Amino acid sequence: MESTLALVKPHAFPRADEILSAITSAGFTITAKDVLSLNTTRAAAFYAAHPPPAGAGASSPPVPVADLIGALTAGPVMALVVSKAGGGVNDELASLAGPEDPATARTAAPGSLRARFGVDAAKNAVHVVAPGADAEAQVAFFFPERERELPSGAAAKEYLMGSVVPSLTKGLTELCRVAPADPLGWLSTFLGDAAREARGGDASADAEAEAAKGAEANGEAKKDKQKIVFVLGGPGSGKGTQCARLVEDFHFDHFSAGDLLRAEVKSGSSTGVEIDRMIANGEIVPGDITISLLANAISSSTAPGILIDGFPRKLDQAGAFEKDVSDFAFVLFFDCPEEVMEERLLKRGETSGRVDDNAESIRKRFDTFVKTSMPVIEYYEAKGKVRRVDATKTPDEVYAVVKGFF
Ligand SMILES: Nc1ncnc2c1ncn2[C@@H]1O[C@H](COP(=O)(O)OP(=O)(O)OP(=O)(O)O)[C@@H](O)[C@H]1O
Ligand SMILES: Nc1ccn([C@@H]2O[C@H](COP(=O)(O)O)[C@@H](O)[C@H]2O)c(=O)n1
Repeated sequence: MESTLALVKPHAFPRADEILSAITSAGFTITAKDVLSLNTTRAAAFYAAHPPPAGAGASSPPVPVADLIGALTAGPVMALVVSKAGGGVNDELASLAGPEDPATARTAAPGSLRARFGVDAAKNAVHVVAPGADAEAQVAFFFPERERELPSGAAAKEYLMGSVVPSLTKGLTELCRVAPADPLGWLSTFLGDAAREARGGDASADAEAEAAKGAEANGEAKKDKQKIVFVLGGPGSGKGTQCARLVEDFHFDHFSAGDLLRAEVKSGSSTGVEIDRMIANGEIVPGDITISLLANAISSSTAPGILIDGFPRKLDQAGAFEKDVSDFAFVLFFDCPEEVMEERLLKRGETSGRVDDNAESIRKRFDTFVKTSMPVIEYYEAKGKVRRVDATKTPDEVYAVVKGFF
């Protein structure tokens, strides 16, 4: 089915029913409809992107664009996506609309829409897409969210079947099994990983070039030889406490994303004020800021392992870190119910001086954790990369399990 755009102009709007009926009687289907009013800026933007045709088929002399804009902004407009099986929908609809100037239409095509409902060359009842113009772009101007049909040609099918469908099917199957809260974010990370894996097998030169590019951009090298572990868990689940023990026993480096962000606030940098506000609200700071702080911190590490605490808090951060900074070994996840974490954080708040260790911020942090950070854990769990620990026990009991993973 091919589609194009039609606009019932304001002066003809009261007769929109008759116009729709003429369109459908001619064998077209209306597949989307919207009533809107356009201001001058938007109408001007439309005509700037899609200039009215000059020359063949256009009225003579051409209608000034200012008049077209005036006609389109005079009242409600009905925007239609008009579809028909087979090709040529544009030309067929243009023919049903008739010549641009209703005066000409009344003699040359008396049954046409412009002959029947038009007033003059600007108030000519309907805008239709001129033959040869970009119908899809004009449809997208008024219906940006509209789902498009996949191209159906053999070459398109072969291309999709070979390059996309196998990974997409695998991703969609896994997506249904995991049912994460943020399905599109989850799927985008899954497909990013699949693309990297597909490149990895026989394209080591590409991978190296990509790594070098990321390293160059970040000013540091990918950490290929060090074991990198993401340490995740709700606020107050005990990530920092357990990391301190691992540092002592295994001489790892420990970088807490939260600590790096708090240091940025303290440094008085221009972004510090906004970061402080986001932390107090339990919001996630944009990934590029956190990743660049982390990349900078780990670039000088020579420890046998690196613990990255409180990161990635969002699926896109995970993908970006893996792409630009480093692979990682696994996620160490501290599983802890909110009541336990709340009690610990309120206690810590008595002395921590943190802007977010108070009841209101804690509630917001929990909310962000459930909605935004749990999908990261679900994502990596589905890939078998999560080591889960019951974090409700005493620090010693928790550590006994934790150290078994190293
Ligand atoms: N297993 C535990 N049992 C009881 N209290 C604990 C335990 N682990 C940590 N704590 C205490 O709970 C508080 C939070 O711990 P910690 O700072 O390690 O958590 P976190 O996950 O790093 O928190 P955040 O994400 O807010 O930085 C601290 O006061 C800590 O002493
Ligand atoms: N990847 C991250 C990590 C932290 N934040 C912000 O910092 C706050 C405190 O983090 P903790 O790990 O120390 O609890 C957190 O609530 C976020 O506001 C972040 O944005 N991104």
